[in-house]
Amino acid sequence: MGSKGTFQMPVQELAGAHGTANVPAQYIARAHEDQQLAAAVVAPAPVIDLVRLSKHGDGTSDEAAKLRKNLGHPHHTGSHLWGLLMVSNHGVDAVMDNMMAASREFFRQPLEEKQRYANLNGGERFQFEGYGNDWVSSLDQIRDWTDRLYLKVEPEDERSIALWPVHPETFRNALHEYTKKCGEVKDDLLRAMAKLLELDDDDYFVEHFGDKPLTDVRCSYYPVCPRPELVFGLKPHCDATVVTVLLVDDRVGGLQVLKDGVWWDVPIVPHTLLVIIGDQTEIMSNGIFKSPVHRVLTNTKKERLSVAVDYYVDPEREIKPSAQLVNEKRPALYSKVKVKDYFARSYNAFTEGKMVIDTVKI
Ligand SMILES: O=C(O)CCC(=O)C(=O)O
Ligand SMILES: [Fe+2]
Repeated sequence: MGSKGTFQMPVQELAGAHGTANVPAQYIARAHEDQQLAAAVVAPAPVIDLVRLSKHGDGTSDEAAKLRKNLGHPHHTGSHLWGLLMVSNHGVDAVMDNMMAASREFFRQPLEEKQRYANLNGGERFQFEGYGNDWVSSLDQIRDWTDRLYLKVEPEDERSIALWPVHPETFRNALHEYTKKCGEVKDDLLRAMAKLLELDDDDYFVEHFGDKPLTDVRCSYYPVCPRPELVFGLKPHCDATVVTVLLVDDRVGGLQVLKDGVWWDVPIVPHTLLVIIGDQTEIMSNGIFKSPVHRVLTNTKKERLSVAVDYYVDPEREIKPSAQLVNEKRPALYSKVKVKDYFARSYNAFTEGKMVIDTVKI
């Protein structure tokens, strides 16, 4: 991005330094925002066995039925669906543990070590990749109680390898192996989703990524926070991805999803991967699959980590609703958009707390 930024104290340092009842005003979510903290209920989202889904994903198996229930299908659409999946039997077990452990260790290091990978080039030019916080574009931007290590993973020849931590020593390899495995999970799921939509080609989504799809990873660290009732770990948003594959801390929750006007706690099911449907799938499926609004809460007792792998269509390509899902009864609900342009809008929308998908709705 290369925009001018200003150095912000990592939240991890703020949390350590304050250790009191106070948080800086920039982190306090607007007072009118109804955070509905007390009443959250655990989302009863079923776990899907990926091997069974891939083998018997013809629409008749139990796993396909669960997928339908979570995501919807051409004859059953609407906002009352989860838009996320918990996936087991994904074959990623060993590498997911390594990835989480390497990420945990990275954030445990002293600030000077982490700042070798800072996202403020020369101390002030902001770039997306690297360690740090979001770009602050306006004084009234509400900040999130999180620090992040953000890296491009694909195209492989565009990796900024100098920003891939050398400590812990396991980090680079863990990230490479983990994302390779996650890519297979993503493709298997997208094939099952194409089947569910009754598209002619099971590879519809997989092929849509194009020659140079973009994959990035965000390792997020959420320190303990003295005022969880006022401060978000991550404010409500939708992911601008095709799908996001999320590895959440199995020691502490915090992720919530909005459904039917209610915030639900996403349960922790150890060794599952959480897959969140992103805006690009919502657009390509002509709104049959929905990209859910989700957020992360903070807590006073335990730090939390997550590792998100974001899958995007090649930024030079355009996306639009699949012609097979557009008909008289269901006209196109989204206009065609170049992925690159969608990104630009998406970052602005996120910092303003708006939903970027609204900008392409017809
Ligand atoms: O930390 C989490 O559990 C969710 C993170 C998330 O929603 C994101 O990074 O887009
Ligand atoms: Fe997200």
